[in-house]
Amino acid sequence: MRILIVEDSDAVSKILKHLIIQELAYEVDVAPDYQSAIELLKTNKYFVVVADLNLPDAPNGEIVRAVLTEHQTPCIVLTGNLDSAQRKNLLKLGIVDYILKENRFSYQYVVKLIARLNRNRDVKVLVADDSVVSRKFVRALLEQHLFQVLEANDGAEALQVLEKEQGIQLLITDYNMPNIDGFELILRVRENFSREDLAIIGLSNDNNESLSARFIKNGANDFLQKPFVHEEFHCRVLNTLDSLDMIRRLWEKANKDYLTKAFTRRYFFGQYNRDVKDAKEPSVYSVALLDIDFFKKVNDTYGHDVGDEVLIEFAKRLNQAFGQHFTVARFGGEEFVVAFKGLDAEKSWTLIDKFRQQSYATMINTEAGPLEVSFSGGVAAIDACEGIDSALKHADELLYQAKQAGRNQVKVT
Ligand SMILES: Nc1nc2c(ncn2[C@@H]2O[C@H](COP(=O)(O)OP(=O)(O)OP(=O)(O)O)[C@@H](O)[C@H]2O)c(=O)[nH]1
Repeated sequence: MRILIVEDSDAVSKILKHLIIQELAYEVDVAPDYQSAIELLKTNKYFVVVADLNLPDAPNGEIVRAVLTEHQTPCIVLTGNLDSAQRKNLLKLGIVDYILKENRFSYQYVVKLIARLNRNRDVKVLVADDSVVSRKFVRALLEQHLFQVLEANDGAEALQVLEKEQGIQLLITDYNMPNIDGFELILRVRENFSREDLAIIGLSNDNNESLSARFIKNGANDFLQKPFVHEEFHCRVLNTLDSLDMIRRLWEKANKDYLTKAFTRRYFFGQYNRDVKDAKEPSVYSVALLDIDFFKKVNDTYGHDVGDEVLIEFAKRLNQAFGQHFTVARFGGEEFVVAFKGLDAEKSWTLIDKFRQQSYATMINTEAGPLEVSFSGGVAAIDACEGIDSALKHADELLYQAKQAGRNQVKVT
């Protein structure tokens, strides 16, 4: 990823270059004037250009027009000062944002913005509004920040898009829409998408002053009164997505094991209870308890770091084999569990034993060289009357039997 800084002040370009390299590890070119910037733009493809408005050979922001219209590259403007006409002009041209060179936080903001732009390229945003003009306006603002934008003409279409399109992170919805209005849409969306799945921003040009509170009480994260200015729109969207990222990070911390990224024991039991609650009728369910063989010897012989490498690779293999359809969790130490929702014990055993053979046949590459690693396991069905605890106890007994019988095998009843 390459960034171009167009800035005649040596001190400013040095600070920015240093921050971008240190925090983002991107490549950075610096041009001290318009002419050298144009030469660099002809030969390189830049992710973003950070440009000073006032350059020795182009004092009226000519660089911004060149970057945006001739090179179709996102442009962040850095400036000492900005009057209201200039501000309007720049926003009309479609810059990402303008930043006043006020203090060190200004430069940190530029770096944060560049990082956010990079992440935005993977973020899908759905805009639900029955007004084409308003929808296109919001789309244009979002595209300036490199989001992937989807549109829906009303609430019903928005629900269809959300069902069909995976991974939408933000819904921006108008209030007044035919059939399903903004409130109704949010209520329906929240039945299936929690706050860690999807953020919602409400929009309205209705003057009812209680609207923003009602939007938020219904499940929106934020609200914007139309007409809004570009800066407010971008700040609200960025803040909302930052909060979503934070909620997701907290969720990961609470539910994923820090070392192997497998689910935690706590998530495992929570997920099981959700599955049981959601099931329309008692369903087939089984669990496999797996334990790496002679793992203490790996630690004792090669050290704890190599032991960690083995755990990470083992969890990765389990996730690749079963993670998409079933729950894989680390129960502690070198013990893992797979919850086979919808499979009886025999079927689960077949899958796990095939995995055992394949995994044993493929050495685990570590710092100490390739290691042959086996595991033992026990598979038990969850009886609707006796529940998960009793199934895990049973699987543990079978695992013990597998260890006693020589390891590198899986037992089932
Ligand atoms: N590297 C590493 N080791 C861990 C971690 N958690 C637990 N252990 C080690 O895992 C080892 C488990 O050893 P044991 O319970 O004796 O089991 P084992 O050596 O695999 O023997 P069997 O299960 O009987 O085949 C201990 O040495 C723990 O210190 C971890 O996060 N990283």
